[in-house]
Amino acid sequence: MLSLFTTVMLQNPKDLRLQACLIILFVCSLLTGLLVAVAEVFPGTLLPEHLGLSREGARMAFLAASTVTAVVASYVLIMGRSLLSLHRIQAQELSTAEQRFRSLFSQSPDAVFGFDKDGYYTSLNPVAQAIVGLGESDLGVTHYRDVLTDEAMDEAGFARFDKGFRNAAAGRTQTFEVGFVNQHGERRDYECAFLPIVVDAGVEGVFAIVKDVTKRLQAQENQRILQRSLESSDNAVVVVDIRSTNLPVVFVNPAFSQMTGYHESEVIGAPVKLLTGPETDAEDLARIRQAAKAGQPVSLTLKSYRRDGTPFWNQVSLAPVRDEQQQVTHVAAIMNDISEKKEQERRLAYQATHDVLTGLANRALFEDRLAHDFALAKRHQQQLAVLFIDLDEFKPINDTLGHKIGDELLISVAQRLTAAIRPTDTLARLGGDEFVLLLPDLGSSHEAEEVAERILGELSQPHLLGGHELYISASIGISTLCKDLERPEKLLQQADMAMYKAKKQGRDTYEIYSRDLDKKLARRVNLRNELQEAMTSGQLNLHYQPLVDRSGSFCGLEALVRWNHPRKGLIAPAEFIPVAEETGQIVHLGKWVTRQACRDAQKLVARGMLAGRMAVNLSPLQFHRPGFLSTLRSILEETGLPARYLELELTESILMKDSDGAIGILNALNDMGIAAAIDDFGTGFSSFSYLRHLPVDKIKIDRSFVSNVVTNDKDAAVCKGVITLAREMDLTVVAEGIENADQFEYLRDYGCEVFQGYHFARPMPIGQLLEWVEKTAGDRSGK
Ligand SMILES: Nc1nc2c(ncn2[C@@H]2O[C@H](COP(=O)(O)O[C@H]3[C@@H](O)[C@H](n4cnc5c(=O)[nH]c(N)nc54)O[C@@H]3COP(=O)(O)O)[C@@H](O)[C@H]2O)c(=O)[nH]1
Repeated sequence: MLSLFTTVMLQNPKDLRLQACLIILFVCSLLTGLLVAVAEVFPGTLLPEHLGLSREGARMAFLAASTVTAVVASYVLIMGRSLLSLHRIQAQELSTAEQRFRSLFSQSPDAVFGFDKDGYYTSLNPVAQAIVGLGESDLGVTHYRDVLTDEAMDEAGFARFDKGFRNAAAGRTQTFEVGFVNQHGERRDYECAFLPIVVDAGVEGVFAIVKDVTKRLQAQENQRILQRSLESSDNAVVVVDIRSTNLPVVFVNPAFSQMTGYHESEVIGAPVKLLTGPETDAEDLARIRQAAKAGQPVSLTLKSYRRDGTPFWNQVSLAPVRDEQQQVTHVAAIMNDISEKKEQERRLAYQATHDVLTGLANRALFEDRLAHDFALAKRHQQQLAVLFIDLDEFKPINDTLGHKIGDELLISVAQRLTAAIRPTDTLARLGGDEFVLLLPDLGSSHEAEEVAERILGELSQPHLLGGHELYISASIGISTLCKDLERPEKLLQQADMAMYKAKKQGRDTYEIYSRDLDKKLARRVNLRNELQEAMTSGQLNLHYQPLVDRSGSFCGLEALVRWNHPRKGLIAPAEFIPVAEETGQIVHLGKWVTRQACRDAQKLVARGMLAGRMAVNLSPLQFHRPGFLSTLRSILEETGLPARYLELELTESILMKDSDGAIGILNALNDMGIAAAIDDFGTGFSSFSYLRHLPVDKIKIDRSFVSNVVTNDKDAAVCKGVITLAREMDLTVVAEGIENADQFEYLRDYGCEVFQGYHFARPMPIGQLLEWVEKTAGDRSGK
């Protein structure tokens, strides 16, 4: 019992009530024990009478006292034992709590600093030690001021720390963020919570829980930068959550609102499909869905819709956004309204495929459609036709009434042609007054003829333009698909050939392509290649035809080119000159003729044998070519022929084209001393009025009038008229194609001054010419 008392007393030194209780009990039990002992050892000494009790009462009292003592002793014993075990439990709990607290302190991922009220470190957990580099030895001796030096923390940071500490020490919890350069020299950001350490209602120190928030702040900073960038971006950005089936929008930037008209509050949470509409390509949407599913980026242009329902071309780049488990959770889309660019592209594409004046397809588009319809017709064994439509006499209208009326006429023609065809047909303008029509899926080739007739009928109706009532016609060439035709462009060539035939047949008609035409074309193509070789291998030479005056004396020469083909023999210029003109070879050929003619003329001059001038024929392409005059100058210089011996023969068509430009060139020729003559006069659209503006010296009456002058009154009238006109205008008039004496005398009687024709001499090589000149000069002088 004593030992129990001692243990309880020692283990609860501070529990005064327990101790007092125990002492009273101890004393009571001692007294009881003493009484029992006295009564036993000295029987009779302690008599009940002494206590005023009867013997039975005393026995009862004794028994009661003994019982009470025993009960109390048992109780005390039990209580003591309980208290002892309670004490053990409490001690155990205290130890556990302290360990828990220790764990919290030492295992905390955040730094925990303990300070006394003055700011000296009292405890540091491992994280705290790692930050400031302090240890056990610093506790109680190192102040936070020693650690938070100017190098480690800026002034504002320190002020926040210091204030926070003082407030916490005054019992107020504080939180703030501060930057600090740790013991490794790294500047980190920390979030500090200062908590007063309150013991028995008094603050005895401060705990600081310090969390490294560098990464979080960095992430916040990045987020802020990103947010700002997105806000200030010109590109619309929209982010969609793809985890929800209705694909809600979770973010849009201001550019998105500007582009689509949707306010942020209207779209956040709304399904992204609100940007689509009836013309949004379903395939594009499927591509987007597929890419999002596969976590692939995708870029495409799709038709999207603004809030007001207007569509726009949206060039959109979509990128998947993944979470930390690499699962695609969102899709970020950068949108660009490229409607303007698309419109520009459309305009350019339109311009590249259409004729600006009439709005019809151009050659490129026609060829494209031709290739397409050709392949279809071949596959399905359908009939197909191409119509080549060339307006008759369009050029004179353009030249005389001006380009504005000419353009209006072309537009009117385009409208009439469009009205005469089916929507599935393709009508194109190739340029100038040339139109082509593609008729796919025909029942028979006769249908193409019906269309041609309808077109001729439509075009023949008067066109009322700018106060003029214009009547025009067209020549149409038709080609149709045949089995062995392999290339679609062949159809166009064939229709072109047939059109030429229609022209030759008197215009205002149509002609169907036949193989016979093809042969002619092949011959032309051949001729063209051979002519190229002829020019370089000396197959060309010049013949000269003399001109005579009224007395029959030699008074000039005309140079005429001849082609002596090694296999085909002599090829007439009427055959190859048009080919050379078509291909542009005439420029090279004309230069050669002029140079050779000047060279031979100079030989004649040197021998005193050239009477009058050497005339050289010019083609329109040569005359209007830049550098024409300088080429002439260099030929004269090279050959040494004085300019006064050279004459150029031009046709009326040369002078009609760009008459102002032609007059300028003629004046320049005049200044150089070179004469000009109008060849084939009367065959073109001779307007006598233009003649007075032309600085020409000579006109040559065309052979077609001369040949019948004796027998045909009308031809005679033309010849007379031209001779009179020439005389009035002080021009020399030449009658060409004189084949007999009657013609010569007839025209001489009308007053013609110069003559040319087989009657006097045929064109001949230079050697023969020299003989001819000598001979005629001898004949005249009577030798
Ligand atoms: N641009 C160039 N054109 C040229 C050149 N050389 C000739 N030509 C032109 O070719 C056409 C045909 O010429 P050609 O076959 O030489 O015929 C000329 C004469 O031979 C022919 N002529 C002359 N007199 C008579 C005759 O009495 N009867 C008859 N049936 N024919 C005759 O006339 C042609 C000359 O005509 P022209 O030039 O109009 O004076 C012809 O258009 C040539 O111009 C060349 O180098 N460049």
